[in-house]
Amino acid sequence: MVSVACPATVLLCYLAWHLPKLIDQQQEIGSLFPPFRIFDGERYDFIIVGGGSAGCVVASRLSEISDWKVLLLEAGGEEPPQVDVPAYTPFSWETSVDWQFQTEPHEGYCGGKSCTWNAGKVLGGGSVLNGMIYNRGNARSYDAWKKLGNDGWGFEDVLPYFKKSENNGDPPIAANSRYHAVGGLLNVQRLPYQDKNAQLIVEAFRELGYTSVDINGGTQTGVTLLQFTQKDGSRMSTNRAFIEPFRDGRKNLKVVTNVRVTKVLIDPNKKTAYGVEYAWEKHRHIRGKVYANKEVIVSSGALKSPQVLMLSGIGPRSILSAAGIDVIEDLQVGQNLQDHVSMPGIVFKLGEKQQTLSSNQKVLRDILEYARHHKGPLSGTGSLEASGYIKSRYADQAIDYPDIEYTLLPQVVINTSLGEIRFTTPFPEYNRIMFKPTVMLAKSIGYVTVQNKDPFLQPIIVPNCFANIKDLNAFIDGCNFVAKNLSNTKVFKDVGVSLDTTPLPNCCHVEFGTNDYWACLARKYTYTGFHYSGTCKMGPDSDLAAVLDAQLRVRGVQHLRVIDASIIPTLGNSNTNAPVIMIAEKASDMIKEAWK
Ligand SMILES: Cc1cc2nc3c(=O)[nH]c(=O)nc-3n(C[C@H](O)[C@H](O)[C@H](O)COP(=O)(O)OP(=O)(O)OC[C@H]3O[C@@H](n4cnc5c(N)ncnc54)[C@H](O)[C@@H]3O)c2cc1C
Repeated sequence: MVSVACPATVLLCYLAWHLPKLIDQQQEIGSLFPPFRIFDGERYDFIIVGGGSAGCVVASRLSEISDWKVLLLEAGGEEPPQVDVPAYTPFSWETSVDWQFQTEPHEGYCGGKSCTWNAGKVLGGGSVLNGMIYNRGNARSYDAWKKLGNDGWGFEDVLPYFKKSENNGDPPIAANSRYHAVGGLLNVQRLPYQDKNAQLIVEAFRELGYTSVDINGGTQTGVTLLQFTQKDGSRMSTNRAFIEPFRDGRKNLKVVTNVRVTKVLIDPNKKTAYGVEYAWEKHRHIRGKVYANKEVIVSSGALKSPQVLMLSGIGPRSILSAAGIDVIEDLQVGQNLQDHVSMPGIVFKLGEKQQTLSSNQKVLRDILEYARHHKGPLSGTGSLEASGYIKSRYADQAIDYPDIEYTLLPQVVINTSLGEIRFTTPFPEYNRIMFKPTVMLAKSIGYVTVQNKDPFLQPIIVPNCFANIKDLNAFIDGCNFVAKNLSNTKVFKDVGVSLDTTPLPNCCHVEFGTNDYWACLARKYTYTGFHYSGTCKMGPDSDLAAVLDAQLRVRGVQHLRVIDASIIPTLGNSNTNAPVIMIAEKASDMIKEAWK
């Protein structure tokens, strides 16, 4: 099958087959050994549940105080080395470092079936699986949080925390010191290898009047060559940036992987958290309890933090009672689920000269070049490097607040005697580009809840995509911009970049390129933006749906905070890794202030 599909690129096919398997094998071996580093009954000052984008930052910052004993517990394994390679990003998806959550089927989206929602189950969490795009979002998104009554969360309040982490490696961008900084733990930089089509895409947007912008600077609407969370051609997850440099040196920081927290221990009378129950991920009967002198911090991500809270007795009374869980605090945990929604259906065919698929010899040379110097195509992400931010006609045209982001995913389609075969290759190897219009100010709200009190069952996820028709309208507009404007640019036409007008199978009953066709794609081929958030939102006392206060403390319960994407009250117009890191930086300072 492999040799039928791509005789000239056997090595690419081999990588696509081999790398995910290698990741699975490594995780399996890593999980065999019991967590010798943790013992039932131990005491710490802070226990952090989940070593993802947020949890790694919080553990790192709190352990700066040498008197504080900090424990970070992560359900997944150690970060595998393959994920360091930017080009290999897609090979970690749907492996054992991915929770592979399944949404509830709904006729309004995902073609009536479940969609897979990928999320990191590994030290570093989402920052290990993600596309590494560094995007903070618009100042208005944070000002909206403040306007809701979350004091201290306006853009001017949070900007110093973005800068605190940042080590910006591109001097022309770093020079704008109002927005950027150097010297932080997180390297943010353009990729060493520039994809030839990324520049072409920038030119196409420019032909339509969009200027090149630094999306993390003063203006967001426009086109850009993105900055990524990487250093010298190697991914920089929050594990690599915030934990690895200190893991051996700090005696007060303990990081334990392959251990799942099954419950936060809360005194029901005093309503105070005092520890957690855990189970070994591989042999679940091996369980224990560890205790926190100061606080328990839940950083399990927007799809798992609600589950951890609910299993501990914090959540909507009706749901907990139905699941047989004793209620400690009746809060709207799990509601307010938000995401950016998209679809993978607008594809451009590339002329011969624009295709980047390599021969076996070239693939081998690229591997060697990366191994020796961390340079060459494997240090890149192909067309993903470019991105456009536009205002659909439903956005406020008077202000700079784009509501559509284009993610430009490389694709490989090979024609064989058996028909078209699509497969995943390293990002910089492709012969098509998928323009994925993502609705960045989506209004539809879903929810996440527990199946029952078993901590090993996946949560129930109901995204309610396109429940608000405004999201569908913005999406259709985003599609029309690509199909009608971008596809007609001289820049694209000159080099033979043309729209693939073959309708996708489930929408071939509708005329290609019409609004009805785009709507059909949206509903049949719904695709997550991977930006799950909002499920333990912060809010003022007057907001009865708020789970946390603006200090991220769980309402009505002492010594318990949530710090991750779930605290977001309204999802802004950016990817979420940078905002989550900012949230963790700010929250760490809040904790230091509270216990000084
Ligand atoms: C495929 C993909 C691509 C993405 N691309 C981008 C991008 O290019 N740019 C961007 O900005 N954002 C991107 N994102 C989104 C971004 O990475 C996430 O929003 C971010 O990582 C979320 O951080 P978090 O700390 O809230 O949760 P996570 O990083 O998911 O961390 C939660 C951690 O808690 C652990 N955990 C869960 N339950 C338990 C438990 N009971 N006990 C112990 N541990 C537990 C999990 O295993 C996980 O490691 C992407 C996400 C994905 C999945």
